[in-house]
Amino acid sequence: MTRRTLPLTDHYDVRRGEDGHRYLHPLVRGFPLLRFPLLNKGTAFTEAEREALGLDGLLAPQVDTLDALVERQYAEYAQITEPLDRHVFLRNLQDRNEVLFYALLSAHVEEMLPVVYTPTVGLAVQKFSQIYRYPRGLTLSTRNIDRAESALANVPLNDVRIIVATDSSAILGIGDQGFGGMAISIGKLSLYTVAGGVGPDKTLPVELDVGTGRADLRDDPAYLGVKHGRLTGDEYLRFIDRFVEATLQRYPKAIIQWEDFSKDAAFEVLRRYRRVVPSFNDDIQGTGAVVLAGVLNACRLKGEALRDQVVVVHGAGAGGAGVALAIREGMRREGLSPEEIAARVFVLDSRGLLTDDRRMEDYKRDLATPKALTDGWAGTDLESVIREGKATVLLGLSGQAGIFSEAVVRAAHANTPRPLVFPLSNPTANTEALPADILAWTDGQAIVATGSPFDPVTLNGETHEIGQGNNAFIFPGLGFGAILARVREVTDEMVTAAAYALAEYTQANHPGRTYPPVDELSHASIHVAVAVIRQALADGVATEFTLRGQSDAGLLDTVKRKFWQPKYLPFRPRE
Ligand SMILES: NC(=O)c1ccc[n+]([C@@H]2O[C@H](COP(=O)([O-])OP(=O)(O)OC[C@H]3O[C@@H](n4cnc5c(N)ncnc54)[C@H](O)[C@@H]3O)[C@@H](O)[C@H]2O)c1
Ligand SMILES: O=C(O)C[C@H](O)C(=O)O
Ligand SMILES: [Mn+2]
Repeated sequence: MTRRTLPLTDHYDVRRGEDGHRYLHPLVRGFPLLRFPLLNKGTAFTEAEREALGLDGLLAPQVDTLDALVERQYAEYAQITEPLDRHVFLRNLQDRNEVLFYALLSAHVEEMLPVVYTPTVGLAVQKFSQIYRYPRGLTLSTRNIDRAESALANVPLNDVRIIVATDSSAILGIGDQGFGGMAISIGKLSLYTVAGGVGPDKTLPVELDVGTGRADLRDDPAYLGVKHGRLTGDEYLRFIDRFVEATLQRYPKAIIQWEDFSKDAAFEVLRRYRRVVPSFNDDIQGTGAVVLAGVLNACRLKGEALRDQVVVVHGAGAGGAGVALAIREGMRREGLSPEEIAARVFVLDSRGLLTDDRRMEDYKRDLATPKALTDGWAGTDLESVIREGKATVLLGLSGQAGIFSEAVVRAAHANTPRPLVFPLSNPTANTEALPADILAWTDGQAIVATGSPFDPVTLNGETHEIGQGNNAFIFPGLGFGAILARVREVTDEMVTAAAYALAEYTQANHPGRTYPPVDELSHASIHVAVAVIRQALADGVATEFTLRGQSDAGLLDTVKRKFWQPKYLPFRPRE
């Protein structure tokens, strides 16, 4: 078979006309054209297109512009009050008319992000079987994993560059969600397009349905996933191997973002495949980078350095361990020795402080505190660790709602006039503390950032913006940069470069904040993407040679030029 380079999907290609403009040439015509979300323009098909493409008589007489359609959809959206209903509305639009969905989302990022993404996506995951309408993405399950190649061949996209894949074992802070985790892959990829500039035809959400440990789901007749327990051990890895092999064959240019794999699996999968297929784990690496960026900025706001802080990370799963590793790396870059770092970063799991005399999973070992350091401490529970270790920074990644109690926060405040308190667990119901409470308990002195969005808090006449420390500020730019550089591998240094780039962007544009406002997600991502490309070139993993030797301004220009914009292309029938 000869390789076609031009066609983007089996259903259309995009070519430049003699006038230099880009035209979309659909393979299908007539009614089916209105059923392909990537192609459908609804009433924005012009009279000439309607006649040429067999659509005459199938659409309302009015011919609309994209802007007019966006306004009409927004007016409808605004009538809906329930967040989950809003989510369903937007998902239905996405499955009907993808350009319109992205145009609407781009115009209302700050308002709609919490609906397509955290926190409402958590609800969408839980209700996925109930709200399921159209299929989207690729589902591999124990039913079809032996036919992974032919299943992938059925995906109607020929040039996928970014895949978000989950096994749904640890969705946000809500645990095993079985097939419903697909909603997370879909939501993350919406951000790749709206904030990371990756065209929707280049994205593929994947659900790896290896079963679920939840009997309530398996017993629910409405549940759409496979109804047996989770694969484990070798069987599990063989399943993921089959997915990776088939993906490499069909999409040799794709990068995989591993999402919401629970702790041990998250580390094992990342280690096993990161050199086989360019890939990264969003919860370990994306979260590590976004939290490092926010902590660096918050330190600057205090007039201190990261190396001056004592950090407590509460939660030692994928997120917590990733954050601890990133903070340690930040301290190393500020000149601290491994021994000094060990006395400044304390990590707790559900059994308390990780100390090196304890039994624990392998991946936690590097994060354990030397037992000798805790000799004479009153205890190794959260509050004791804060007191005895003199913590100035509290990072919550345990999914345990309310665990940053008044006593806990006050204990940190006793160590420093301005503690950093980041309850980072998602969705909102799982947050370790409410920003308003943290600020009240610390007389407005704490620097607060959260994983899910929160309204600003006004206390004693002063308004505090609550930064959103969510990996959404990292993964779109990290993935986009990796795609543009055509990397062989996503290195740890690329991830760290993303963290510093985000910190730098915030400092330059919002010197008083820990994170940029969410409506600047795409600007921040562009900045991150440039830094990621630069690092990929430095690490020798970039195979896109045209980027070599480019200045930062040149790279910025390239990233901006490649950034996908939601626009309807004019259609031309095939000759
Ligand atoms: N803000 C972000 O960008 C971001 C990114 C990733 C994860 N998170 C959040 O972090 C939380 C954990 O996610 P994960 O992917 O690491 O899950 P995970 O399943 O890998 O790990 C959860 C961990 O929580 C810890 N834990 C549970 N109960 C605890 C307790 N009572 N005390 C101390 N620790 C306890 C355990 O150590 C466990 O390993 C979730 O709520 C998730 O939404 C936030
Ligand atoms: O999905 C999010 O909002 C962030 C993160 O990946 C999480 O698992 O909580
Ligand atoms: Mn996640």
